[in-house]
Amino acid sequence: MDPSMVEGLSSSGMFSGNPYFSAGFGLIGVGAVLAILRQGARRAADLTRRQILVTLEIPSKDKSYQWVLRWLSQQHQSTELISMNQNTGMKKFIKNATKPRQLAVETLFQQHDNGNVSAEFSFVPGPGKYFFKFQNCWIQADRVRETRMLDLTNGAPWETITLTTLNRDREVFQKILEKAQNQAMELQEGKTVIYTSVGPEWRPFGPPRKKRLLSSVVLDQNLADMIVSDVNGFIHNEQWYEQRGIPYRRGYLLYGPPGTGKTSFIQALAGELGYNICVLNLSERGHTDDRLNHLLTIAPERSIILLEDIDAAFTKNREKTDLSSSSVHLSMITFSGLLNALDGVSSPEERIIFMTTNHIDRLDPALIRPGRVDLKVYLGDATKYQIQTMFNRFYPEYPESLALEFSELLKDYSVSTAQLQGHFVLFKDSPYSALDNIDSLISSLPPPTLKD
Ligand SMILES: Nc1ncnc2c1ncn2[C@@H]1O[C@H](COP(=O)(O)OP(=O)(O)OP(=O)(O)O)[C@@H](O)[C@H]1O
Repeated sequence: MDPSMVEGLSSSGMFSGNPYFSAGFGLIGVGAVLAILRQGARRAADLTRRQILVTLEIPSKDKSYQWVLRWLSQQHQSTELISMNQNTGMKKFIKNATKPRQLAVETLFQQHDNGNVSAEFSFVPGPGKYFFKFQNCWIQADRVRETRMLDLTNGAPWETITLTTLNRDREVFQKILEKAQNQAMELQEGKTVIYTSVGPEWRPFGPPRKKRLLSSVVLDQNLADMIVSDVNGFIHNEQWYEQRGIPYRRGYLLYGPPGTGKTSFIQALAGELGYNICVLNLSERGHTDDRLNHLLTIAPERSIILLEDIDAAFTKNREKTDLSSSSVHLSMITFSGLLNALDGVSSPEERIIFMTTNHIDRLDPALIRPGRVDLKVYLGDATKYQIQTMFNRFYPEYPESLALEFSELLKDYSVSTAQLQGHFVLFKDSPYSALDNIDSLISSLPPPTLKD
């Protein structure tokens, strides 16, 4: 089929403006007759269109919207393209076009393990009409942005992509959706998606991240294994919870000084389990009890919910903490709202919640009582075992005696694993330099304390 047919039939252009209809009705009121005729013509065109064409509308609220958008951006680059001038309605046939004519940029921020944030730009088709050929069918894609209609949930303009093709080719829609979904899934394969809440929904924060290996986070002896086996025990025992009428949820608290690997471990655990992470910032502007409950209920399947620095939101006296950050005051979550949401009254799914804090002593006991927090794990400053293990991981080719020597020199100091990592990165080429320059590390540490 000539692709222009899709466009021609999809509007009433084939009838309107035809001189035949506008002549010879002067006596009975040309305007009235014309109106009737136009209406009839429009109906006929509509009917024809409905019989011949089939459309699929994908609203921006639907999960598949982003998948299809990305998939479409690739179609333009490899297929024949017809572009239509929005003002004149003129269609232009461009063979083997290599670039879409109307582009929109999508910027994704990515936070790296070292805390740096980088931006990644990708181009997707901008608003407008495009044609592309898929499995021998011509399809019109029409991306429309409603400037006057906002998605009240997140303030973004309401958008739709409408795909139109011949009725007989309607199965291609299913195939397009599958292709777009598969492509999105492939991007996530072997990766961890970090979601953050945007209004009442979860949105991926940056592109999926490479899974972090569990072995790259060095906790004290057997600690990582203990947590992993606890989580696995939970995941594989749904029936046990069901039979006893216990909500299928498990809460974990990782607490301890900064830079001891709390966040890194949760990321590595998610990678190990093949789970994603939903990061919830309780202090975020606009959060309410209802929204919190809703977010926990609709969290994507196979995801860990992470409440970081939980002490920053509520303290022992159940008041919101008086941080200078103005956003704290804009969150309207109450302490009882938080407890209710954590209890997961309305959650139909398994729920794994991790909380982290540097100050367990500041937390209200009600927040971390069993049932809400089932396993509390202290991640402290580096032990001798951790210092040696990290040293050997950074310098695997060298004798272990160096690691022993290094840990001996630090035995009276409190050093975090993050500080150790910083030192090893500085002297990444030579363990001897790391040893020779240990004073620079020691000078940044608090004065020595007596250790066992
Ligand atoms: N135990 C560890 N093993 C390996 N790397 C670690 C460990 N602890 C910290 N790091 C490294 O230090 C950096 C900071 O770690 P991370 O953010 O996980 O610490 P944290 O305990 O969550 O800190 P905070 O309490 O300040 O949030 C990361 O780059 C991480 O790779």
